[in-house]
Amino acid sequence: MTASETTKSTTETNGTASGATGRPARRPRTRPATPATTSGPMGDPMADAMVEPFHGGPSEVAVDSAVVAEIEDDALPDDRFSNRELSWLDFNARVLALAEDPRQKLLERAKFLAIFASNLDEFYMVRVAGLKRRRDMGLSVTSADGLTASEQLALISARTRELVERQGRCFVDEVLPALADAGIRIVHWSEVNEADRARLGEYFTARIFPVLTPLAVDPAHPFPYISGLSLSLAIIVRNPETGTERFARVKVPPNVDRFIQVRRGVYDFLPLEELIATHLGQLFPGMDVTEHQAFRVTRNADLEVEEDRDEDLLQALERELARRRFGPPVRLEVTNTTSERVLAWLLAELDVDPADAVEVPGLLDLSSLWQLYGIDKPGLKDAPFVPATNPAFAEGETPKSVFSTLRDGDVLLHHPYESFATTVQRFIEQAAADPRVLAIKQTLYRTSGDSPIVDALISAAEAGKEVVALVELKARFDEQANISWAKALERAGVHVVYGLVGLKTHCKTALVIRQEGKTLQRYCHLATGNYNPKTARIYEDLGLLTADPDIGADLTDLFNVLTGYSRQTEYRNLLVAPQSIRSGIVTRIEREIEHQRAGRGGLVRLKMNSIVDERVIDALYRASRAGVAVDVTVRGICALRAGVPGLSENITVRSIVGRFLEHSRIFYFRNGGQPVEGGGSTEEYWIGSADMMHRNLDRRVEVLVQVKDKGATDRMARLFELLTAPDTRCWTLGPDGWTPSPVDGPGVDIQEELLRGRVARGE
Ligand SMILES: Nc1ncnc2c1ncn2[C@@H]1O[C@H](COP(=O)(O)OP(=O)(O)OP(=O)(O)O)[C@@H](O)[C@H]1O
Repeated sequence: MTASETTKSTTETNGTASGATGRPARRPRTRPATPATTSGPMGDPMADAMVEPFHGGPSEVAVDSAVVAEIEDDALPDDRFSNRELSWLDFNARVLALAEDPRQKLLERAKFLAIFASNLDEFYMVRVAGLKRRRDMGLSVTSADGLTASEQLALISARTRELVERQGRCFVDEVLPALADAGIRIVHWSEVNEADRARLGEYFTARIFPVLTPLAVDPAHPFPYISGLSLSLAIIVRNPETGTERFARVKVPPNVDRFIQVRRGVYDFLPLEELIATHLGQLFPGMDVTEHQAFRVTRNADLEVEEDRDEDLLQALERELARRRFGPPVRLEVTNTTSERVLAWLLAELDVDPADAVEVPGLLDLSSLWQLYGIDKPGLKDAPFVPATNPAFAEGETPKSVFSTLRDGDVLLHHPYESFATTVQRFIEQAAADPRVLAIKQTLYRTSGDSPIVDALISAAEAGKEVVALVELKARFDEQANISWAKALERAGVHVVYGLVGLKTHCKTALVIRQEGKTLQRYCHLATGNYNPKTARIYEDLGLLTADPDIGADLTDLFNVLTGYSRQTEYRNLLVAPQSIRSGIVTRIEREIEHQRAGRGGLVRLKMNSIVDERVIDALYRASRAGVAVDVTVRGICALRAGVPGLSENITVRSIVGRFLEHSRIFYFRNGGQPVEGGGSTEEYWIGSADMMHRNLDRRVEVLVQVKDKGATDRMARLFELLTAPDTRCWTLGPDGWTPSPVDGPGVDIQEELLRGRVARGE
């Protein structure tokens, strides 16, 4: 029976032929058995025959053309996308909810206020800046949900005001008083006693005063340049003899702690801007200071590097970074005690639209709360944890090398529950030290200069190995750091390559070539997270270590694309953007529709940071209409509308925000869920670096790898079980927006659960 015949007969037996609209009738959602238990045929009467496993290159998935034509005919409503910017603000609202949650430890609440603040800064510097540029250039392109740039900016402004107000209230009314109860106080000058005032005064004179520059603003002194995200004081001074008033500005030094400890041994802190404000008399002797207010400007910080084949990317980027300092302002933050007069002056001088001025209750720039998070009060923070070593790498009596472990089978890693240091880092370090290793090739998107991975690559190059580092200089906001350690790698003899013109190299892959007897064996690591030991302790990510020859050959080909002129687009076991990830995902979703219609229970499960791509979302809508069960777990932006009758009622969308930043990207397709000869199943599990966004699918080199090892897929199945379990605490997206799990209801914290499981297993 062909696929189209199967479809026809299923339709007939269900008695749900297409209606007058020509659309296939909707089928009730029938959940197939869960992937974790896929050891035999599903309980589906149509599915008991053993189906052929999928053969062929991963970007070529056989999907019946009649089914595809029918799917594409299935017109979808115009209002099917949510606005991506507002959806991002919803994500940040979920982060804010963690700060507002009294069940969180107190300094964790302060930390979430800091994360909320820096997330919002980034959003303004990039997304809002981009929309403003489009509006100002008169570009008429609308968003997928049909809004102009101006309309979106108005909605963003309204929602941001509401969130910033909530953030300020949470800080002022809840976190600050609770901190005070716990012995950590942010104090005003009026609360500081005489002895402490004298000491702080000396500190000011010795450490702060010399670096301050009072800048007058009058016709002879134009308004000074205010750098993005810096804190400043706007000041009005009066000449007591003439009564003339003048404006001035003093920058709060960014390289001094924001909170000054009032006295050693006591956690009383005075904000730096208040210490400066109290001593303004020293900066303007003979003048009366009549008003002072803190303010902060955010500037467009989106880099536009014009890449040209003949130009050195490193130089182009350095030039652009210098230019970024002068990007146009996109937001002005002032405290809610700022007078009309000072506000009007700032708006005029900075050329900021009044709609872009945000009044903040309490302190500006709560990202500084990271400083308080550093206070040694363990009782106010989450319990520290020691990441477990994956059992495959546990030190036995005779410790095995990573290479011999991988010859025994693949290892799936789950960070931060499992240690990065004892697995991935050890893999690269052992490769660097092993005389039989001939070459190491690795992509580096974000890492830190002091990273042991960078050190290992340097020592491998010094030991005469062929070492290639594919460095993505343009990893946003890390550009400056990337330039300096890329230069350090180059100096050590590493071949540093900056990737393909016009595409960011975002994939996270490493390839080690080792001489073993007469053959060259390849060992690979492919991951969802960066080679950054610091973030590996707080970002949730998956990684696959494997000696699979197909994957080794694929990575060899991929590095030839990245470093040379190879134009290969087909791989054995990888999907690679910009060529084949979108089509690979869409055809697999369409294949689930075929399975569903053939009575083999379609099921798609996706986990990622963001889903925006219209073609992927439309494929999911069509799958939902066909009755395929779709489970999406998305941390950030979700332009897909969930649970909309007639469109997405078979799609559930959940979001988890918490202690660890959910960062893994996992794609599961049930694909009939049948066992295949020789073990395993037709089910497909993929992991990789790509979110379902245009930037990932069209403008970056991204890699998804199919994970085939039974132990690894079982583990991912268990992860999906947890992610989709009814009692897992999460946010759920409905037609009217996001709803959290009930605060006082029972529920499982998935991160706690994984932490307990992993740590327990490592003990
Ligand atoms: N627990 C958390 N909850 C929410 N946000 C967090 C948390 N921890 C860190 N963050 C924020 O998440 C941001 C990083 O997220 P993002 O997805 O942009 O990571 P990334 O490293 O750029 O990922 P990739 O490069 O793979 O796309 C950080 O800037 C930080 O402010």
